Amino acid sequence: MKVAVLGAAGGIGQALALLLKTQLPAGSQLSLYDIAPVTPGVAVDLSHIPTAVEVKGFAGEDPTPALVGADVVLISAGVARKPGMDRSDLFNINAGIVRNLIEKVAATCPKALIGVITNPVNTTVAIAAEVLKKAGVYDKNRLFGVTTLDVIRSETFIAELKGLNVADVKVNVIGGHSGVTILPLLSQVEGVSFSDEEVAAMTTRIQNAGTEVVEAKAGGGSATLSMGQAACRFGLSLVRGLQGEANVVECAYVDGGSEHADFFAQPVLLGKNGVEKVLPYGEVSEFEANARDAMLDTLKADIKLGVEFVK
Ligand SMILES: NC(=O)c1ccc[n+]([C@@H]2O[C@H](COP(=O)([O-])OP(=O)(O)OC[C@H]3O[C@@H](n4cnc5c(N)ncnc54)[C@H](O)[C@@H]3O)[C@@H](O)[C@H]2O)c1
Ligand SMILES: O=C(O)C[C@H](O)C(=O)O
Repeated sequence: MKVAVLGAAGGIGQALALLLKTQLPAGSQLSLYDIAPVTPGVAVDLSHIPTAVEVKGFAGEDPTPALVGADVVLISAGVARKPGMDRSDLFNINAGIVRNLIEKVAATCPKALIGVITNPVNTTVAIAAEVLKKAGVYDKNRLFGVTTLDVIRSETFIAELKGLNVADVKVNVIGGHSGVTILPLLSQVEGVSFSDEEVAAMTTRIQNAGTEVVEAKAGGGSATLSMGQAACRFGLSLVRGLQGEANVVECAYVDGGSEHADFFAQPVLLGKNGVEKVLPYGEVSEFEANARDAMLDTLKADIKLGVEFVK
């Protein structure tokens, strides 16, 4: 199994690479690419960790050498937010970065499963889909927006609030990955109940958690370590699905035939071809149904921006 990380010298990329080096199955290859010249050095550094995962690092303008034979490509290349910015403010720089990288993925490893981390995810995934379509290699089951950070934050915050073992907390987060488009389905969390005030406050906290980190880092970037963990969890789930493991389910932002929008985050069953099945997200409360319906104009506008960028 070969996993490529694009943007590997960055805050997320280095954390993710470290976690993958220590957690990928024995015999895997980890391929690191970034425009930053330090990237081969990051790979040498990681290669001294005693696990049976081979690491190679590539820098420069062309990601092609890192992508040859990749089964999974995780993309965190691009710029991150500073206080006062929205994720959509990253579009001007990150749209072109994602477009150019996906063109290389399409040409080099068109069958790879692609996880897009780069913000604004609601839009960059639509860009990736359009680029893959132009290249004639689009497979909706192989493209994912990585929304796992919203899931792990929900698990963490709910466990803290309710005094639970976080390992026992499971929560679906649907919609997209920015502001009101992030919708944790708190009504479905087993073994707990929330007052209306708790639902409103918890939903807002999860939706604003990225901003919480951006402000706490005070100009030094956005979530990198928690995102490294989230991307590692998602990447390992992709690998487990590719290896034929049963019942691997993650929430992700996919082109899954949703009635709500062309891309929508919801639970998916992962398998040897990426998405085996898009799963229903189940019953929702009235609060959640209203929040879901209210997000759709924003989500659709984000998607349209991505489609138009490529066309
Ligand atoms: N999906 C999510 O939940 C989530 C969570 C956190 C951050 N993010 C996003 O992830 C992105 C990366 O965040 P970060 O904190 O790692 O930023 P960072 O600045 O620390 O790292 C980004 C890396 O991308 C590299 N890069 C820039 N252009 C490139 C190109 N054309 N090819 C290859 N590499 C390139 C840079 O050299 C840098 O090493 C941001 O857009 C951020 O908003 C998404
Ligand atoms: O908030 C950001 O800009 C980064 C990321 O999308 C997050 O949710 O932490």
